[in-house]
Amino acid sequence: MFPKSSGPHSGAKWFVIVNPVAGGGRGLDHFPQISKHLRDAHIRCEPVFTEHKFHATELTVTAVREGYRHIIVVGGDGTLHEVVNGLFIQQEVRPDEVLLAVVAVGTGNDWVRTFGISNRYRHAVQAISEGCSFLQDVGVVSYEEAHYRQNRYMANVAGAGFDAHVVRKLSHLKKKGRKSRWRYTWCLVRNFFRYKSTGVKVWVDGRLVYNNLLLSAAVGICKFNGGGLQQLPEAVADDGMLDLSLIRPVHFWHLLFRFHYLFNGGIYRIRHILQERGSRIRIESSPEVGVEVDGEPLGHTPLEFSILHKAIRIVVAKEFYEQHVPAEDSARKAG
Ligand SMILES: Nc1ncnc2c1ncn2[C@@H]1O[C@H](COP(=O)(O)OP(=O)(O)OP(=O)(O)O)[C@@H](O)[C@H]1O
Repeated sequence: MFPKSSGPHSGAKWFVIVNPVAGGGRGLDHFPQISKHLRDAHIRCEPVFTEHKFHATELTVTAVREGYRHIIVVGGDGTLHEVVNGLFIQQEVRPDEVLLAVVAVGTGNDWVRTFGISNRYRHAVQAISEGCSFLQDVGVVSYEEAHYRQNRYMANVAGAGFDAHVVRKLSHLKKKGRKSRWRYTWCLVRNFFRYKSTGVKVWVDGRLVYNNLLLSAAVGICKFNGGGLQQLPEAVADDGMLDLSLIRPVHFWHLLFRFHYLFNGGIYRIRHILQERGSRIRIESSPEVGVEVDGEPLGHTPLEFSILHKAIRIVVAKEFYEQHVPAEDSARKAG
């Protein structure tokens, strides 16, 4: 069985996948600092820099084949997404036999928020040292691209409709190297007036729950996307369920005066936003709408979501661990 505590004392060597372009170049610029924190914490590492898109997936497959069972992602949500997909592509071991940790250097860094992992490198490295691990669910998304059905694994949140439209626009800006803290918000507002809601049908566990015009949908394992928006505030990462928020067409001014609810967990206080939960979700749209998964723009509808319960093992903050892992497991860890 995988040890609950896998800190540096276990002597494991960590394969470190660094995305140099994450966070607009922070991956490269800040790696010396991160590397120093890892050295100071006596964490043995083998760092490798990604050279192109999907390289993190290839590196993960190779690392596991070479015997690594501990991987640190130095990147954003997109890099983590690629590594998680690599874990499901490799055939050496079950994905949950590899311990995954993240030092967040991305732009949004939404996945780490759910698990209390700090954006401060020293604290993120400390979490790795403390070795508190947690089994999280993973979503499987089936979507259409170039007339083919494709599958992806997701660790965080997927969005369809307006959400995916914004992510697509944002990724164009990222490619042009335009980075700013408020870029997502600005992109969101500007495109809000341009985007047209579409006719959408949504089924949850075979039950038709929505059949009307829809602005956006978010499906997730975790709570945050879009750089701190809590689109799924009640999502529980290991309950075997997908949370779903459906955003009906809403007037800009109505949303503007309730904008804080998007960040503080009160999203369902906005009456245009509906909540559902289930283990299988199907979304159809006419005309078709795009989908983003973990912040990566992919294909389009129709979409099918399913869930793999407790499918990957991740390093979480000690505070999160103490709140979410049952006492008997904590006792075993301490022992
Ligand atoms: N060497 C590389 N050159 C160009 N792109 C790369 C390279 N390595 C990885 N990528 C791509 O960089 C993209 C962005 O990575 P990532 O999402 O981790 O950072 P981010 O967008 O800044 O963070 P976040 O998703 O948290 O906002 C990913 O789509 C990944 O495929």
